[in-house]
Amino acid sequence: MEKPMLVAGNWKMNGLKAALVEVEAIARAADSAPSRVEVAIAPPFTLLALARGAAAGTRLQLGGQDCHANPSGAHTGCIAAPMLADLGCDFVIVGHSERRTDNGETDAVVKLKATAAIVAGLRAIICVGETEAERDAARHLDVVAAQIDGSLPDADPASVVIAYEPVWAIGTGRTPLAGDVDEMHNAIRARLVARYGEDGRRILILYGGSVKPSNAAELFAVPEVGGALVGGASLKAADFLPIIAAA
Ligand SMILES: O=C(CO)COP(=O)(O)O
Repeated sequence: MEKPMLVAGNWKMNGLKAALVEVEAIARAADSAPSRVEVAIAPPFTLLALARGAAAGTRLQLGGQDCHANPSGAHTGCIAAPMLADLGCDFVIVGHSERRTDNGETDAVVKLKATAAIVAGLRAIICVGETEAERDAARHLDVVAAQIDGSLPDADPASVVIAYEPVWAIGTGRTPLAGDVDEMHNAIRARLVARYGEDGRRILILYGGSVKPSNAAELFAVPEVGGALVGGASLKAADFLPIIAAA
């Protein structure tokens, strides 16, 4: 595939110091990838500084899995976007469905976080996606369009990445058909162009949800798929490297 791609791993609440050997292996793969393929991982906050060291001087990009909307303040347990930038991070994931569900994050909150990330000089990977009930009711396109409209920052679209992650595909081993991914990514693209004009055409739209070495190539072949946000299969280099290679 001769298009710009971003293959990003979301480690979620996984990974102890022993996992730094995986970071080193993924960093070597990032360096061997063609220049049009970017490789990134978001380890837990506890590993970020160590991962930054392990990946020093390589093309592996690092990011947080969330940030607060404010740049500092009395918010016990939270991490601000400038802290991630200060650590040498490149991006932050915002609006993951697990945070929307577990922490009640609304589109308005996600928009504030994405804006904070971009103001701090980070790329914002903004996650959207419908539940199984919403797809069964044929509301998936409307639901995702509303999430896109509500979550997009007014800031520079060059720092925006979208990750389409159907909630029912996350951690389940189930993925949408390539045709369904095609339909959704085209709809998201139309929304991005409506919002940002021609700049909206350059925004990468990742697919996420049960991406594996066995299905990555088919998903990446969908024209508007600009990479993947990978959960479980990003924890081990042995699984993640073939996904990078498929890009
Ligand atoms: O939520 C995801 C990435 O953010 C996807 O997780 P899985 O790849 O484990 O399904």
